[in-house]
Amino acid sequence: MAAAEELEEHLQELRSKATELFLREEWNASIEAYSLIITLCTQTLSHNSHPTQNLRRSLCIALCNRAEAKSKLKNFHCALQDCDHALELDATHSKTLLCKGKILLCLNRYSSALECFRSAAIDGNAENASGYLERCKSLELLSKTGCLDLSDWVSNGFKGKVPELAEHIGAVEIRKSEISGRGLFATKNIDAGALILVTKAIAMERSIIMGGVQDLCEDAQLAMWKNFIDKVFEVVGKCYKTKGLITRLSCGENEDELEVLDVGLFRPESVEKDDGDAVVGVDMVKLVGILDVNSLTEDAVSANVLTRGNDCYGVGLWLLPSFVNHSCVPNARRLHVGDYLVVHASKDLKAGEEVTFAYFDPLCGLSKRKEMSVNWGIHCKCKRCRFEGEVFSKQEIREIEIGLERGMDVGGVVFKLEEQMKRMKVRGKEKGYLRASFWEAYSEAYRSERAMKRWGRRIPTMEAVVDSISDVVGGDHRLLKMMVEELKKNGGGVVEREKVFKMARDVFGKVVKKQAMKTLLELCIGD
Ligand SMILES: C[S@@+](CC[C@H](N)C(=O)[O-])C[C@H]1O[C@@H](n2cnc3c(N)ncnc32)[C@H](O)[C@@H]1O
Repeated sequence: MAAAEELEEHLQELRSKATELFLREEWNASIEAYSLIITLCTQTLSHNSHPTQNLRRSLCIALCNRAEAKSKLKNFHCALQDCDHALELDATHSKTLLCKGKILLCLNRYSSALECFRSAAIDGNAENASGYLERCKSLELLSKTGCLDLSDWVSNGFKGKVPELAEHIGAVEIRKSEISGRGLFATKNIDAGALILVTKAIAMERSIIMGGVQDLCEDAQLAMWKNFIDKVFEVVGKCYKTKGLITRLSCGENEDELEVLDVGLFRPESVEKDDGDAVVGVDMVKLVGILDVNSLTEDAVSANVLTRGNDCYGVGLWLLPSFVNHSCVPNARRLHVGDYLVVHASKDLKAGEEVTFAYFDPLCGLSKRKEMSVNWGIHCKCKRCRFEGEVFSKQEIREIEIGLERGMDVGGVVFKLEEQMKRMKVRGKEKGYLRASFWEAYSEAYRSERAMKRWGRRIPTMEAVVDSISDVVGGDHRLLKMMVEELKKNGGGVVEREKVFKMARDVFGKVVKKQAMKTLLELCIGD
């Protein structure tokens, strides 16, 4: 048999084997099989002893198929290298163009994906490419504008698949922060409710729980944390860009020496140079330290989770949100939609202002907040903590706090505090700080008929208190809940309803239209 025929026969055998493994979804084995074809073709081509046309074609197809198998294992960067190699051999190979487009889409690199789908459509794969083209165009637009509309999904009670979101970076940059290390800053004025970031998790791990996170036993929590770390480690090993970005996150120490990164690095389209082996140089201890400081949980007080009610508890890592520092007068909140984190302004932000989250509950007093900040390893020095540091050292305020702890009538607590604030000439935002710190007493008083009968005329209205608290802590689901309850109980006019919608936008962000916001309120706020 002639050498060329022998080679073709051997290649045919290898192809059949590789195809069979691919169809059986044995990705690793199929990658090995395609690698044999690739090696054989490459070696033969280098000897130049056979007609090259067919061999180049076989090589191109094998590279394309290996890219698909690698992408099934989410090994996107290696898969892209195979696609590029295949396209060097045949720039119009429509199957490779389609495969590359799909990989780029998974990496949220919309404009590069669009180019591939456009070329694939021209080069004979119009039918397959057109669906992707449309999807990619709308995601690219979403990514540029950040105009999310989850109305249909919310109105259907979160039934069906979580809507596809696109990465979006609003008007923000990373700068040195007076709070600590680096922070995220608005580069333009941002209205309350406007989206700041929409970011996909680097990795997420979820557990189903019956009640709250407290029902998740320690072993289950540990197992979840371990799985999460493994997932992050796997991603880091596969993607040099992610590795580069994760290792530049804070591990909570010497933050002022950390490098200020260009926000552009976090755009999916930005590509960092491959250093050959992503996993080399990743210190597991450092990685765990970084995850400890930057991971976010879905059950946090300033996080809303859309989907499935509250039977899931998730932990995840999102890159840019990791630059948001804590403040007890936060101006941003987060919303979890599937693996995406949507960060929005919960107050109007001025250009140059730092974007901040409440890492822990801002509606409680200074000592409780101090306790919680220790768990986070931070010592908060925000203007509210500084003001309350002075005020809570005063005997009169301490007495009111002790009274509340000892079960004093909540209406009386509110009355005393309001009187004391008058005497101490506490006004404006500072009044909001103290009211936020005593929110427990205010909310109980407004909910108690007995307290309202006794104290109602001597304490400020619920509306006035909600306004002054939201002025300092921004939109908050408990303030919203109270407003909704009030509206249900006493009815209300256009002004009251508009106020509820405004607060709902501050709490959830501008992610749904008005009608769907009503459903969202019922699903997430109503009991
Ligand atoms: C998610 S990172 C925030 C970004 C971080 N500042 C950086 O430079 O990468 C969380 C860490 O920031 C610091 N931090 C955040 N808020 C703080 C605050 N209010 N006071 C002191 N440190 C804070 C703490 O070191 C915390 O562990």
